[in-house]
Amino acid sequence: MSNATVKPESDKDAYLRVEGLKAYYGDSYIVQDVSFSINEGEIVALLGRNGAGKTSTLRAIARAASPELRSGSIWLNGVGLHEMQDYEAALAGVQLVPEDRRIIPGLTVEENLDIACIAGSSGWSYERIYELFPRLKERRRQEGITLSGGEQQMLAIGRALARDIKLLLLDEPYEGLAPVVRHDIENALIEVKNTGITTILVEQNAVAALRLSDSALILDTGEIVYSGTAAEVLQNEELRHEYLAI
Ligand SMILES: Nc1ncnc2c1ncn2[C@@H]1O[C@H](COP(=O)(O)OP(=O)(O)OP(=O)(O)O)[C@@H](O)[C@H]1O
Repeated sequence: MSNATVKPESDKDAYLRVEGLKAYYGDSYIVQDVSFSINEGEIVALLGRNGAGKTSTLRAIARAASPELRSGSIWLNGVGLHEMQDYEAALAGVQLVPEDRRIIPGLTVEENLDIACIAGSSGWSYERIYELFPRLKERRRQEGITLSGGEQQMLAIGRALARDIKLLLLDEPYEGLAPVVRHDIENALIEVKNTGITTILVEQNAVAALRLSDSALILDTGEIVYSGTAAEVLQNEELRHEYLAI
């Protein structure tokens, strides 16, 4: 975790290179000329106050229809995501785990995983996902929406891993979780990182996110105001106070 990992936008060798992203909800200019680049296999914390534009930035990278990306480019290992739609970005390896987790009602844990594989995508086997999250294995015949919040988060991450994934976009995975459950998720994310998958982690619990991350980006009113190592943010009281209220 010691290398400086958020690179200047000009770094053509970066694994993910985001350049000049401008995204709108109608006339509202929300993602304001966002540029950054990150290395393969890193966890990057994307932080900022409520309403700073973190979710919108993740959604723009995942190529959600809203907010509308009006300019900028997104390169994942040399593949341009900016001209794709969400399903094409998913096929290219981008998986967004949204804040509300989107567990499908009426389906068991395993059927929720089946849904991820409908497109024939060859990601992690169920066995491997269950090794990462043994609690999902115990509950694989249980309806997904009856799981606890932490278990639902595990299922949402497991479902992303069941696809052929290169870039994991996590929106507030620790929300509402007790520390002990959060630790289970953190340990799983370290294992995921060790397989070479790149992760962008949006989290209100900035300290927890920074402890897990190699590097950090801070957004303020839709603009990147800081990029550097996670350790630097943890040590910089002024920065934490001004932008993260911690
Ligand atoms: N669908 C939408 N239509 C219009 N404005 C939106 C929409 N979604 C978000 N916004 C606005 O865009 C801005 C950024 O929101 P976003 O959810 O990206 O911020 P955030 O940093 O993720 O916030 P939080 O930490 O509260 O989740 C906010 O001002 C928000 O009100």
